[in-house]
Amino acid sequence: MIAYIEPYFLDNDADAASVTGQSFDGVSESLHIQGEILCGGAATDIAGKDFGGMNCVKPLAVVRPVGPEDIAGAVRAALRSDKLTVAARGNGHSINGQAMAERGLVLDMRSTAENHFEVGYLPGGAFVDVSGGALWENVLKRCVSEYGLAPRSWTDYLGLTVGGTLSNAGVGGQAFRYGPQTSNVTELDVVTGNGDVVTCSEVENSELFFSVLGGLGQFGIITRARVLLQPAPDMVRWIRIVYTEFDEFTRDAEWLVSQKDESSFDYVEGFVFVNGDDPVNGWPTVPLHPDHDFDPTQLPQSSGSVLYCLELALHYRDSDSNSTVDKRVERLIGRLRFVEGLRFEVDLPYVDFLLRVKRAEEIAKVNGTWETPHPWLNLFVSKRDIGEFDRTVFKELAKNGVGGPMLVYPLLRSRWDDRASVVLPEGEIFYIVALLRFVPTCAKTSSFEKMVAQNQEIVQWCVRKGIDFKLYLPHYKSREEWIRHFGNRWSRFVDRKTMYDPMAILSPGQKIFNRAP
Ligand SMILES: Cc1cc2nc3c(=O)[nH]c(=O)nc-3n(C[C@H](O)[C@H](O)[C@H](O)COP(=O)(O)OP(=O)(O)OC[C@H]3O[C@@H](n4cnc5c(N)ncnc54)[C@H](O)[C@@H]3O)c2cc1C
Repeated sequence: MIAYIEPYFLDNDADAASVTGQSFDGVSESLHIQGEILCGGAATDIAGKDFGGMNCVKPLAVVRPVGPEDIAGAVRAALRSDKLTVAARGNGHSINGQAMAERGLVLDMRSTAENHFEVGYLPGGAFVDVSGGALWENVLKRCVSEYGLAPRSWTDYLGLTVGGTLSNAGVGGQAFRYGPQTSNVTELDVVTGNGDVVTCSEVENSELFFSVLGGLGQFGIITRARVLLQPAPDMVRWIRIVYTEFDEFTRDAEWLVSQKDESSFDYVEGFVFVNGDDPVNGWPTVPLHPDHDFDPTQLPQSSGSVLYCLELALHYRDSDSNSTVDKRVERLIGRLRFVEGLRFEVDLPYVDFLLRVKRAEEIAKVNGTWETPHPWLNLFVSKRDIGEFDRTVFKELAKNGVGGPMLVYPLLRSRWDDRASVVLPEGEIFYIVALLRFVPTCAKTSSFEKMVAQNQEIVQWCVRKGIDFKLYLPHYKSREEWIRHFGNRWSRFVDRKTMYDPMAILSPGQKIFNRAP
């Protein structure tokens, strides 16, 4: 393939537009790759941009693999060349080009989405084997409709692939109880950077298993994941309660996530919003139903520029009576110190609750902001420093909003497996913070640049002040920054790279290692 595509593409680079859409079927056959290979404009259309919309690259080719053998074939072809890289691309929902490969091969993992779907039962409980390229949304729908079962830990938005979120962590409102998605898989099939196809788990090839989980695509390409399941509830009571004081918000949130399993809500998240009627970040964004109004006269005079909201959910069955559900909710909520009168709730089917962000996606697609850049910033901040973070970032830098949701909620370190590659702040409790910025379609370039600059300012402030933080979905350009990010885990990360991808072929878009010549 390299002998054929690389010289062709490089020689014709200036005329790349003229090969737009050309499919290299003959090449696939000569290389025994069964899947389709696309070059030129067709490859750039698929893999030249991501959801972040801030990076543009030209891949050499996009391969649509049929299965692990095609993936291993692409990796081995790259190994035979002296500069080629390979990026698995899930659904391309990264922000900073992490799934891109400038002049490299991009594997469009969505073509493998249907390769696995098998539910099984072990003494530890039910599981489903799914493809690395499957969308979580489809995993949810099939598990619930065909088996009445569901994975335990979710991201907020499900238009993401299994391999994409497992390469990071996969964090949502269930993670306080079950850990991130990486803590909810028991076995993987992986194609390493050596071109080997390996099955791994906690007991079989365990170093590879834990390397790949949260491994930023650096050690192998996940083709199959075994995901733990639980019985799916029928319904969810979805609740939002409002706070004016950050310390009361964090005290209640930490209390809720520290309760024993089954004695708390099934989902706990939180967000910050602007104390005003801004349609993007303010009061109107809090109620859960169009008939509910946010009544600002309920707020005390002392409330500041931003407010906080705990978002909670309780699972139940159709057979549970209303009064049983009410009692379970009141037992927990009665202990919380939110602003009286600022409580919103709706009941909805479990699947609709998990697909709630899809509605936001549809709206953003209609108003055009799904396509504009998304300079998002995601961090983990230690409990020790979250108060200072609130005072400087939420109350000052972001007090007028960030153009989209601002999430902040606590997680428990003990629910994460230290052997996985992801790095966390110190201490049992830490917070995930997400500034999910959307750029309006009519905005000037300067407003987008200001958002990027503000993200940098926040990260630099964290470093300067010695805030105990880690970027989630990290994005750094220099080796020094990566070394600082991994801290005392850097040498483990490097050792794993040496073992599983010594030529640094995989996921070049993370910009951690340079391709070895
Ligand atoms: C609207 C939206 C909402 C989000 N909500 C959440 C959330 O609630 N919680 C959360 O944790 N994250 C969330 N994310 C972030 C998301 O989890 C990551 O961006 C994730 O990487 C996206 O998955 P993807 O399939 O698009 O991966 P891509 O962006 O395609 O890839 C991400 C990285 O993983 C690698 N990769 C992809 N597939 C594989 C594979 N099969 N094997 C090995 N490596 C692979 C890529 O090379 C790349 O380095 C959200 C993102 C968006 C856009």
